[in-house]
Parts: sequence; structure tokens; C-alpha cells
Amino acid sequence: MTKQAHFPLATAGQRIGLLGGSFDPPHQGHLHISRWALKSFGLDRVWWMVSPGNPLKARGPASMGRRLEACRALADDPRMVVTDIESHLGTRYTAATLQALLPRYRGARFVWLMGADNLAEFHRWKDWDWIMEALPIGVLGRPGEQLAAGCSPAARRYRNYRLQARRAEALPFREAPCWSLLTGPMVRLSSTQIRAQGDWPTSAGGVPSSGKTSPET
Ligand SMILES: Nc1ncnc2c1ncn2[C@@H]1O[C@H](COP(=O)(O)OP(=O)(O)OP(=O)(O)O)[C@@H](O)[C@H]1O
Ligand SMILES: O=C(O)c1ccc[n+]([C@@H]2O[C@H](COP(=O)([O-])O)[C@@H](O)[C@H]2O)c1
Repeated sequence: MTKQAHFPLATAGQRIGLLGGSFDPPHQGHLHISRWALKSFGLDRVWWMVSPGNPLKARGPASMGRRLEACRALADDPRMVVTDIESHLGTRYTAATLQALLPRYRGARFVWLMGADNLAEFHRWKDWDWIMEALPIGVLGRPGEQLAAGCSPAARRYRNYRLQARRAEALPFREAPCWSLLTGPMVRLSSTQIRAQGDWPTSAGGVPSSGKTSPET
């Protein structure tokens, strides 16, 4: 297998949402926001970009192999593509990932995707304002996080570049900076919760849980 094979294919003009995440483990919340983003932002693909390790999280995640396997088992839609692209790029900070990734896929229209909790903390990311200006950002609602996200330093600094949710489908075509925060049915589930339930064993050979739950409004 050539090194290139680690990088998903993209056709010219394809609208691709990049969902970076620890996925430790992946769960129904990830599936829910991926479907939501595909529909609301009119995306062709959502790439689940499994992180080697969130630079802001002290705790190291489960092995990449285990997380990739669990993501592939859960992501049941062919439009969702699971990738360990950051391991192959040798990047961990999102800005560095994008600096390496965007020039490789000049014809594609990328949108960075994240839950509302991440927008609330976005100003703590390395070179976050560069990211804001590099590509459009689609933010998916998360229970209890909407207010913090809407009032966050990033939201306030870029308030003039906010795209109203009813125009969300235009996001992939907009020049950055441009961001949109969606509200709607949400899933109250996190990897932390699943780990606390002991459903994500750290010993080899364990069976990951998909953490099934239903959307709430
Ligand atoms: N239930 C959810 N609703 C909305 N966004 C979510 C949800 N779960 C995860 N996300 C988003 O998906 C991305 C990856 O999240 P991550 O893999 O860290 O899951 P998590 O449940 O937040 O994990 P942890 O509890 O370990 O912090 C982040 O942008 C996060 O905001
Ligand atoms: O670049 C940063 O400084 C940075 C800080 C925190 C999180 N991130 C990225 O945000 C994504 C979501 O992380 P997580 O752990 O909340 O799933 C994942 O791709 C991380 O690498 C990136």
C-alpha cells in the first residue's frame, strides 16, 4: 500500500466536513452530528478525523487501532469516511493539520465541524484565528453548551461573520471567515459518560460500545 492510500479520495467541488475528534470511544452523538451536518450544510462527505491525541486533553486516548475499528463499526453511512490522516501527516494541532491538508485537496470545499462545546473553548486552540480565516466552520448544537458557544470569545470576535442557521446550506460556498451554529434535536451523550460506565475497556480485545441513545429536543 502506498502512503497516498492513507488519504481519502475527494473529487473536484466535493463538499467535505472535517470532524476532528478523539472518538474515545465513538458514539451516537458523533453519528447524529454527522448526519445533521451532511443534511444542513449540504455536504457530500464527513471525514471522521481520528486524532492521535487532543493537545488540550491530559489523558491519552485508547490506541488508534481500537478507536479506528470502533469508528468503522459505527459509521454506517458510506458518506462518513473514517481516517487517521493526522497520524500520517504527523500533526496533532488542527491548524498544522489544515496547513498540510488543504493544499493537497485544492479542488475540494472543506468545512471544519465541531460540537458547540468546542466552539466555547475554541479560543484556547493553537492559532485558532488562523483556522477561522482558513475555512468555514459549522458548529452543531450540544445539550447545555449553546449559550457558552454563542457567547464565547471566538463567537464574539467573529460575530460579523456568522451565517444564520436558516442559510446553513451556503456554508461550504462561503469564503472564510464564516461560521454557523445550528440548533435542533440534540443527543445527550459523551465519550466521558461511556468510559465512566466501563463500556470502553482499556484491556486488549474488549468490545467497544456504540452507546446507543435517542435524539432529544
Ligand atoms: N453529543 C454530541 N453533541 C454534539 N457534538 C458532539 C457530541 N459528541 C461529540 N461531539 C463533538 O464531536 C467532536 C469529537 O468529540 P469527542 O470525540 O471528543 O467526543 P466527546 O463525547 O466530546 O468526548 P469526551 O467526553 O471524551 O470529551 C467534537 O467536536 C465534539 O464537540
Ligand atoms: O489545535 C488545537 O489546539 C486543538 C485543541 C483542542 C482540540 N483540537 C482538535 O479538536 C478536535 C476535537 O477534539 P476532541 O478531543 O474534543 O474530540 C480534534 O481534532 C482535536 O485535535 C485541536
